[in-house]
Amino acid sequence: MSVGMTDREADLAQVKGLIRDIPDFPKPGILFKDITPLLGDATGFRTAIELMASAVDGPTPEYIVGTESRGFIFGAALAYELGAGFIPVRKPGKLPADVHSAEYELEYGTDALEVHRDALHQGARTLIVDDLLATGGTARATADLLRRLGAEMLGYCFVLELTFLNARQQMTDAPVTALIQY
Ligand SMILES: O=P(O)(O)OC[C@H]1O[C@H](OP(=O)(O)OP(=O)(O)O)[C@H](O)[C@@H]1O
Ligand SMILES: Nc1ncnc2[nH]cnc12
Repeated sequence: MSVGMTDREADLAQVKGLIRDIPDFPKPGILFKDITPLLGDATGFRTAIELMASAVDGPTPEYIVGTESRGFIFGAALAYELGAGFIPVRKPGKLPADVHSAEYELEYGTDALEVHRDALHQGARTLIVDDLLATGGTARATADLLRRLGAEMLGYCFVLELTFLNARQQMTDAPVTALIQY
């Protein structure tokens, strides 16, 4: 640990050090934040989940809601850590029972996300989890689905946030937490 660093700062530095930049992926001009080194590091991955768990204050979520596919990885581990259930929000055509769908903006055109209509009970306490907050389109579509299910939204929790895209300004419905900001 560097001199003067708290345990929490050292943990955050460890997680940050396991996220690598891949320039021009998936297309020119995008700096891709690759979390696979973090996932592959047993200590680093555990640290990331513990940091996310310690960022959850107030009422305990009954459900963690994770978006396909990287949101499944962090969301399911956090649900296990917190003793919560896990609800998958999936790309179209993947969920077998009746669904609600929400469209969201991509850089070119639109995509959609789906959740089972019977995924939770009215007023269930939910926390949306994903690896990364970029434009916020994915998170806003997920929140839209939760509203249609009648869930209570406790907040959003991300490993990292690309602050220059200003997604937070459009996410005023619940608190936004990100471990690391770029
Ligand atoms: O804030 P946004 O601009 O919506 O971007 C963030 C989303 O983009 C990535 O998922 P992606 O759609 O690439 O799918 P993947 O998890 O399957 O790689 C990431 O895991 C978030 O879900
Ligand atoms: N720059 C980026 N790196 C990794 N995942 C992303 N999803 C959206 N933008 C991303």
